Amino acid sequence: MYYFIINPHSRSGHGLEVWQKADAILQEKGVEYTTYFTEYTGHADRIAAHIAEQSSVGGTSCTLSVVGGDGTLNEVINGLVKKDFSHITLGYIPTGSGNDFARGLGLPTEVSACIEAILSPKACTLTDIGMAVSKETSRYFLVSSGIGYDADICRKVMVSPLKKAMNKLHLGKLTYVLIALKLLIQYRPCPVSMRLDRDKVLHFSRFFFIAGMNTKYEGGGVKFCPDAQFNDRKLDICLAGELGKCKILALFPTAFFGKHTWFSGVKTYRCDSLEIHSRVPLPVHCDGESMGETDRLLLRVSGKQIPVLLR
Ligand SMILES: Nc1ncnc2c1ncn2[C@@H]1O[C@H](COP(=O)(O)OP(=O)(O)OP(=O)(O)O)[C@@H](O)[C@H]1O
Repeated sequence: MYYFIINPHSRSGHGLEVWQKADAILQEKGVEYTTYFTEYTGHADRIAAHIAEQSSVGGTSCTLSVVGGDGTLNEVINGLVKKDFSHITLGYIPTGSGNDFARGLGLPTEVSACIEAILSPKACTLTDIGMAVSKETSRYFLVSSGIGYDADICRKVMVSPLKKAMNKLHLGKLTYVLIALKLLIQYRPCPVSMRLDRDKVLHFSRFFFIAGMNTKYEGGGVKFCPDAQFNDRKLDICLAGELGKCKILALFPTAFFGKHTWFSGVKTYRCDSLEIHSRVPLPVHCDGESMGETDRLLLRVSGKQIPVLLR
């Protein structure tokens, strides 16, 4: 059985356009499927939990495909983990402005290739599911979760009218860059301490951000962790601290190629868990979706994985 969860509003309406193409291909092929359209933030979470529960009756496996951006995918994974999802395989048609999950796994982006991967997959890969736990809440992620400057960028991009305008011009990724530059001027680095794998303790007096990554990319193609593997049951960490703003500006373009790690002040680690304590509450994101602010965050591998269809 094929299920589709569609966020028609992803990339400012691009999701609906892409779905209409996908729908036409599926009908032409005579495929039977059930569709659910998201109507509000958090709806994909509820729909995914409902599908997991409903489709588990009878014990047959099914394919749940997401038509949306990384944010929609994040909601879907958070819905699935609330139920037994062992019978579910994930298909994906990326229609967001960042699409870092598809980039990280090397998934197709062209709609007919995505449908091909869903209907006649040549391979399937298990993908790790990470977990972010703050004092107030917890959330799972597929791409990344982070605290500090990068989370502030996500938070501001989400509510920016610039995103809609840029998406219309097919320049959605530029929104992240422009907001990153604006925020850099205002950002006040602060002291944090962190504990890696309950063992190694590190202190930074001028901290910008930490990104805990399942895949190599976040922020629409920024290669924060060039060596991250999405199925190694580990979390790759990129940390920027003890850096001046001019240096951040200089290394920013190099991060698209994963060369920022050559700069002193940028550190990468691989771990099972990372606890972060900040002197002041800092913004947190999960797959680009804002998780509010916290002064204590735990990023860890959850031990859960989900199979994803490949072309
Ligand atoms: N019907 C809807 N109307 C408005 N917002 C919605 C609707 N359905 C889902 N959403 C919200 O849209 C947000 C953005 O979705 P998503 O991340 O998939 O696309 P995007 O922001 O265009 O892409 P990206 O995250 O790659 O930049 C999510 O926070 C989701 O909760």
